Amino acid sequence: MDEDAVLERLRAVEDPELGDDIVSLGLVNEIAVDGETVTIDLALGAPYSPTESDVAGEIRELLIEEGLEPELSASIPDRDGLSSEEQVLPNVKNVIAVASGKGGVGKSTVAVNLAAGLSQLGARVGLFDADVYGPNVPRMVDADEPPMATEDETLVPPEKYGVKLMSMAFLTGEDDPVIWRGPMVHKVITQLTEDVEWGHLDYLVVDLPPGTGDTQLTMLQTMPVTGAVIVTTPQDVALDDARKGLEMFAKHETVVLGIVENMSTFACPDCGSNHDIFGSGGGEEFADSHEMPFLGSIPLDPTVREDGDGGKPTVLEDEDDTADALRSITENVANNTGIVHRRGVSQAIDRRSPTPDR
Ligand SMILES: Nc1ncnc2c1ncn2[C@@H]1O[C@H](COP(=O)(O)OP(=O)(O)OP(=O)(O)O)[C@@H](O)[C@H]1O
Repeated sequence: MDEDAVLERLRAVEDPELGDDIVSLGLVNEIAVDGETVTIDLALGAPYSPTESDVAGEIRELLIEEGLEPELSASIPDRDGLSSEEQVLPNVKNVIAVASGKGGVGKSTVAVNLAAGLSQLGARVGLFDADVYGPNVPRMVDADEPPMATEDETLVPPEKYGVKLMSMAFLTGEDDPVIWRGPMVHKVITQLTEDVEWGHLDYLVVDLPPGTGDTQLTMLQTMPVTGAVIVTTPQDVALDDARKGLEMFAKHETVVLGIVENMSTFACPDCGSNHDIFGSGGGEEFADSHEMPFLGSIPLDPTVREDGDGGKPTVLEDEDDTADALRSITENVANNTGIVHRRGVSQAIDRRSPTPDR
C-alpha cells in the first residue's frame, strides 16, 4: 500500500465531534510508508483526551487489519505562526485558564482536580497558581517543598501527584496580603511562566484570581491561553458574575472551553435525600443560553473540602460519585481543548482552498 492508498483508507475515520472524516478536515499532516511500517503525523492537539485517543485507536486498528504497522505522532502548526524562540511557553501544548466571576465558588478546587485528573489520564501537566489574592493551591495538594533555584536563576517546580507546581504562595507566603498593579502583575507572571523549568507539558492549568478586572486581563494577555474554564455555583449572583467572565474572555478573544457548576446537589449522608442548597441546574441553563459547552456539575460534598484541606485531590479517589463527576469534567475539558485545535486546523485549510479538493 502506498501513501495515497493509506490516505484513501483514512477517509473511513470520522472525527466524532466535527462531523466529517479526518482527511476532509485536513487532520492528516503527513504519511510515509516504508515496507510494512506506516508513519502518520496527525493534527491532534489534546493528548490523552478520550476523543483523540479513540481516533488514534481507530486508525491503528484499521491499519493493523491491513497487515501494516502504524506509528502515529501528533503535531499542531506553530501558534500564531511564531517560531519557538518568539513564543511564550513554546514547550507547553495547552494553557487552560480556570476562572470565576466571584470568589469562593471552588475555582482552585476545580483547577487542582483538573490538573491531577489530566495527569491521571497520562498527560504531562503543570499547575500554575496565579491567584495573587489567595494562592491556596500548595495547601490543596499538600506541597511542602518550595521550588529549587538553579545557578542560572531559573526555578525547578516541585511535583505532587505527577503535577509540576508553581504558586505565588512559594514567593510571598500564603498569608501575606499583596497589592497588585497591572505592570507588577505582568512582570511577575512573565517571570513565573518563563523562568520556571516546566519542561515539555501537554497541559498547563492556570488558577486565575477570582473576578474580571485588570489583573485577570493582564494575565490572559501575558500567557498563550488555549481556552478557559468558568466555574460558577448555581446561584443567580454567581451566574451574574460568570456572565462578566464571559465578557472578559470575549474581549480578549479567548475561547471558553465550558462552564462547570460547583456546589450543586447535596446528597445528605444522614437522611439519604438530595438537597439543592444553592439551587441546581443554573450552570447548565446558563451554558445553554450563552451557547457555551456545559462541562458538568460537582456536588456539594464534605469530602471535597476535607480533601482540599488534607492536600489530596478528590479526583484521585476510587469509586466515588464526586470523583466520577470530576473525572468526567476533566475528560470534557480535554475533549473541548482538542476541538479548539482541530477546528482551527480545518478552518485554516478551508480558507486556503475555497474549492476543497481533499
Ligand atoms: N463541591 C464542593 N463541596 C464541598 N466543598 C467545596 C466544594 N468545592 C469547593 N469547596 C470548598 O470551598 C472552599 C472554597 O473553595 P476554593 O478555594 O476552591 O474556591 P475559590 O473559588 O478558588 O476561592 P478563592 O476566592 O479563594 O479563589 C474550600 O474550602 C473548598 O474545599
